[in-house]
Amino acid sequence: MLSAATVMAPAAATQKSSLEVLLETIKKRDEQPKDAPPALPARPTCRGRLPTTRRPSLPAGFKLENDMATVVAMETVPVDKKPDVEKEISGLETKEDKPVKGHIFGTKRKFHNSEVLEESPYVESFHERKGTTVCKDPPSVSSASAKMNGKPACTDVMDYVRQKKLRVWCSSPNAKWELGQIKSISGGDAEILLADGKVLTISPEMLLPANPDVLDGVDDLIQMSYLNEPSVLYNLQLRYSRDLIYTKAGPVLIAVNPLKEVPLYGKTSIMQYKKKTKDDPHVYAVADLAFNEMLRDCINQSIIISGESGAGKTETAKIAMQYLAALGGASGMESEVLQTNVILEALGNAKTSRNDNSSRFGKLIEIYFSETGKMCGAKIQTFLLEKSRVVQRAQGERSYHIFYQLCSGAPPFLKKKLFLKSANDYNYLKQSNCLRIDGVNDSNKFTALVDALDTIQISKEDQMKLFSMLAAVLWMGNISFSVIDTENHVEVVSNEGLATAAKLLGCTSNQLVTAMSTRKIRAGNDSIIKKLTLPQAIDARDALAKSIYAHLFDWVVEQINHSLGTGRQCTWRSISILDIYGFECFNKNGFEQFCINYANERLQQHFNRHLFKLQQEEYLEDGIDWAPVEFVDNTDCLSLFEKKPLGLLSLLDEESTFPKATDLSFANKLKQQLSGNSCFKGEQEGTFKICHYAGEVTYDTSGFLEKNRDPLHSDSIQLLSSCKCELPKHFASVMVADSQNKSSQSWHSVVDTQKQSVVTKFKLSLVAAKKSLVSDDMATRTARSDFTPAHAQYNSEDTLSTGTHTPEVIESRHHNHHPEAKVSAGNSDRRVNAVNHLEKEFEDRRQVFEDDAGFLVAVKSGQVGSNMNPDEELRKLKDRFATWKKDYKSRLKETKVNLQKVGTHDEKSRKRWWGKKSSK
Ligand SMILES: Nc1ncnc2c1ncn2[C@@H]1O[C@H](COP(=O)(O)OP(=O)(O)OP(=O)(O)O)[C@@H](O)[C@H]1O
Repeated sequence: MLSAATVMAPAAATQKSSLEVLLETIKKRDEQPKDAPPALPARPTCRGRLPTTRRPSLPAGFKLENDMATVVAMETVPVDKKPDVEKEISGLETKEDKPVKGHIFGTKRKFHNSEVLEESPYVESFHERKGTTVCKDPPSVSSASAKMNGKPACTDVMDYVRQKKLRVWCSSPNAKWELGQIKSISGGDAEILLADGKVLTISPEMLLPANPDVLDGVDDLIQMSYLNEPSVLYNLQLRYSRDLIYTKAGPVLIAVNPLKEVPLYGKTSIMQYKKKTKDDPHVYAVADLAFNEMLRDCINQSIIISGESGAGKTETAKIAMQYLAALGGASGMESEVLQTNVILEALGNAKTSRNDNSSRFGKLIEIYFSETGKMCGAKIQTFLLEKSRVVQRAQGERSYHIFYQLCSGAPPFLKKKLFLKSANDYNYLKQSNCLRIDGVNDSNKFTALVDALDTIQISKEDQMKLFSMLAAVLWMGNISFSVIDTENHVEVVSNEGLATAAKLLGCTSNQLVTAMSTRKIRAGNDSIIKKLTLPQAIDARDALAKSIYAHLFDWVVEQINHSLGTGRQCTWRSISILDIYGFECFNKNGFEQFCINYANERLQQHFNRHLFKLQQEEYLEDGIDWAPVEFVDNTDCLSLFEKKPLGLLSLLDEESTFPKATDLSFANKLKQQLSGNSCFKGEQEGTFKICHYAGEVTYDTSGFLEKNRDPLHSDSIQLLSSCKCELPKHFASVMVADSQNKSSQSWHSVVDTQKQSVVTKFKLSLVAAKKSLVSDDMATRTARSDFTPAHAQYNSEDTLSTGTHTPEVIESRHHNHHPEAKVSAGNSDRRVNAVNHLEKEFEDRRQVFEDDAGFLVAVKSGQVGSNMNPDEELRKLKDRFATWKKDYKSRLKETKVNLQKVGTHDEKSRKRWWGKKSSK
């Protein structure tokens, strides 16, 4: 399995602006001999299709340590420069109903000519291939992937490769890519000589062109002649085998998780990147670029890290922070900023089946710099902690690290004070049969945690409050119940767990017993006490424990922000690093995976927008001649989640408000309402499937409604508010403030159904994060980040396939074998697409405004904490929308003119060249 993380870098100072590129293109065109064909593109569009399996097949012999390497995607973007207009390119629709739709933009347009074909593989033949064979026994994995539009994927580039008998990649029957040399092709069979001397007979359509070996191991994928899946994977493998874990893909840095120490970091290396004596692909280089662009252009930057769980995102984020700390050091703040990682990891990371240190929350850290480039503070925003882990998780996984660290590392005086025992004595910890992580010393980690808390200047008193709450949660898990009647009603067993939890919370055992075994129901002016059944009592106990932990986590983040905010007066600009939990697909996927994968869809959309859509728009605006590149557009999937009123989130919220609704009725509702959606499949027994950008995931709806409602009964909130200890009281007041009905400001008003649902809160926090990443100041729109044309030439589809997420086959209608038809169809498609794109932009933009307005309304009603003035911001938002509309109209007009020009030029150029040829 290969998994990876990627990072997108801002345009380097040395990169050319698109305008410069345009000028160069025109100049080159003018310099051409008059009878030469129009300029050739640097590289042909790759038509290698992706295999249908979710995981990419690796080149034969691609072995990674522990059978797992991961790639992280990183992106750094000048924040202020980014327009927040959501732009959609209306791509070439697939004819069949495909779960993932391919949209296009990208490489410079190619011209087609049989003579040139003889000379260069970089040109597609326009000859319809006669007698194309269909693979007789196509390997199951790749057969679908090797076909497009029902036709074999044999390309014109492949014609050239076959003629010249060049190196090729074959999709072998064992679903691996094998490198070989064409021996012969006759009829429907190609004979390929493999590296081990064996000869493989295969259908020609199962072949993809391989790069010449001179390109082996290039440090930027855009240098490759053929950007197809095996070539990219082979290149990454080769570099990986040399411990070169970083590779560029234009503005994106791909990081393959080494899962071992690699000699790439440390002071010496930092100095080399700082002094620019080294420029190999590296996270340091990305951070360096962000830092220097921030200083040079006075613009905030962001580094976006994505990848599946275990890809190495968190490590990558830490490495970037270390570099930034080294650049902006000597202020004293850098060590504080770095130490936040230790605290957040202790509280928010846990061992999962995929990753021993998996982040179970999303994080956006904004690092502030002074005008002289000194680090002067930071602010952390977190998203949706997986709190269910505190009380339940899969076998072999652990709860949050901090519990185990506390149990094994607390000094005797603390142990005595908190009545602490070993981890094995707590039900919440021992239930999943995993108390230790190989190679990790929890006791030492506890010492490091206390050091970090000291560095961040969290007082010893506050540290004691933190540890007391953790111990209280652990002891709560030891509270047990005994059934007292035939109706399964319970009473709390008076045991050590009950007494100790009560002591640590600052309440009496009786108060705790009442909250856990009874429920007060109001009937008019009276209230009736109802005994809870065993499952209800367990739920009440666990809900309280989860709630305390989640609020404790938020409180710690608040303390960190308070401490890191002290230097904010000298703040000038910032660099934000986004690291959210990676895409997850397990055998059983529940509400947590649903939320995590939704967040990843949003991130993917951000990535697509900045890497592909905005770039295309820039070409259009500058009148640059471009030809389409496919990429997986996840707009449909995202709208499956967010559409109102019939999106997954709305339907979940709606069903959560019905007292009699069940998880099964929710599943049935989804089936009824969404069965027409190509990204959705209703399955049996309360399950449903979503076709994510990263692959299909089946979700089990068990627990969805309860987890979305996240009920904490008012009795439990009352209990917290009556505790003597400060933190439980504080948590109760936050819960009251969180509830929609703020008017009476008391726990009585906190009726569960009035609370904002978990998914709604989550969506709002993602919108807030997007607002931090993307400036919505339209005035800065024209100054957004610039890319070199080389970026446009890289085939995004293939780059995306380097991750573990292999989308379904995407039909590519623009591959037309007839040159005239192709060029003209291409042009008309481009025009139609561009105009469609702008037209659709209006809809997207409206959605953005709606999101932003929703966010501000939530701020106004107190549901989301923010120090902004919502009325003022709403007014500004309205003004901006009006300004944008005006700007939009003129861009629409301008684009049409530009497209017209491009079309006219193509036409003239082609006629001129063909005219010369025919007159000879
Ligand atoms: N550059 C690196 N050098 C050495 N080891 C690494 C590196 N990157 C990642 N690792 C190893 O891989 C493990 C998983 O990485 P990490 O926790 O960063 O993944 P992640 O993408 O953040 O996962 P999740 O989404 O589950 O939080 C790390 O604990 C570390 O052991």
